[in-house]
Amino acid sequence: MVAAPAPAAVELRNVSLSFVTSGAEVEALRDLGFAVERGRFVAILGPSGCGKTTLLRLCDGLMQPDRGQVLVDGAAPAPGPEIGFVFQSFRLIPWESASRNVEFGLLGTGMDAVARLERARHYLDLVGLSRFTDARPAELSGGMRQRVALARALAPEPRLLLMDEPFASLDAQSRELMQLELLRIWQARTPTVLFVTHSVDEAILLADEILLMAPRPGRLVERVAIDLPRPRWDYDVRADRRFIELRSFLWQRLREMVLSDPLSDFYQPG
Ligand SMILES: Nc1ncnc2c1ncn2[C@@H]1O[C@H](COP(=O)(O)OP(=O)(O)OP(=O)(O)O)[C@@H](O)[C@H]1O
Repeated sequence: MVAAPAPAAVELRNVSLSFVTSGAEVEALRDLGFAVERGRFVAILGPSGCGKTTLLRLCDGLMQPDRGQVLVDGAAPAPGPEIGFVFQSFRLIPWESASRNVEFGLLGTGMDAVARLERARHYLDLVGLSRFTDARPAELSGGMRQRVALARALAPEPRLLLMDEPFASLDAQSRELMQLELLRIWQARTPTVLFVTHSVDEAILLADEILLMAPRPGRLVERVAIDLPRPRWDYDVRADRRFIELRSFLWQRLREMVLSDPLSDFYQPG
């Protein structure tokens, strides 16, 4: 007997979702369909309002589609330790230490207090914060706070990591360091990652594949494979000829999308 193939890590089947606000309907997502294999790093790129955040919220089970199906490992997703979420705003508990913030992500895993502390320390160490386990968020820089948030999401060792513009509020230097750190951590454990970003460079640097989305209605317009060698931290990826080709292609596609959208600030008729 031939074993059934493993289900995709994430699969969306004809997913549509609208919001109604003040009587007006916004089609956040229309007929979205794609599958992501386990262990892949997928970036979701597209102009403001194309439904990137909504797509992530569907994948952690906090929202349901109006039509279609969302499957994570072959089943309807539910919030829990199997799915990690990292937000742009770090969402740390201000009065708790870095370690307690990470331990908080482990509640509901069945681990006892000693194991939780040990796991939290391990992940704080992994993101380079071993000397700051007792520091409160206010005592840490923006980059360090985002490291704590990353450690909190990673500590339960989720199979799926959802990241919503996690580095957007960091200064350019911290952002580049965090990107490389994320690549190292991902390559060591290879959880499946869906990573929302507005940055073409960030998407190319990190991902195996980019899902390019367009707004009004939010929809998938193209899947672009990123065929750059890994590991990407030990050479100057941005100087690679292929990186430059991909960037120019994606910029062109985004530019066309924004200039032809009558509701965008940059609309150019004709
Ligand atoms: N809770 C909500 N109520 C009403 N409309 C919403 C809600 N959430 C999202 N929308 C609308 O749905 C569309 C998609 O929103 P979403 O935040 O998913 O897009 P996005 O691509 O993540 O945008 P951005 O890049 O600006 O963060 C937008 O038009 C947005 O205004």
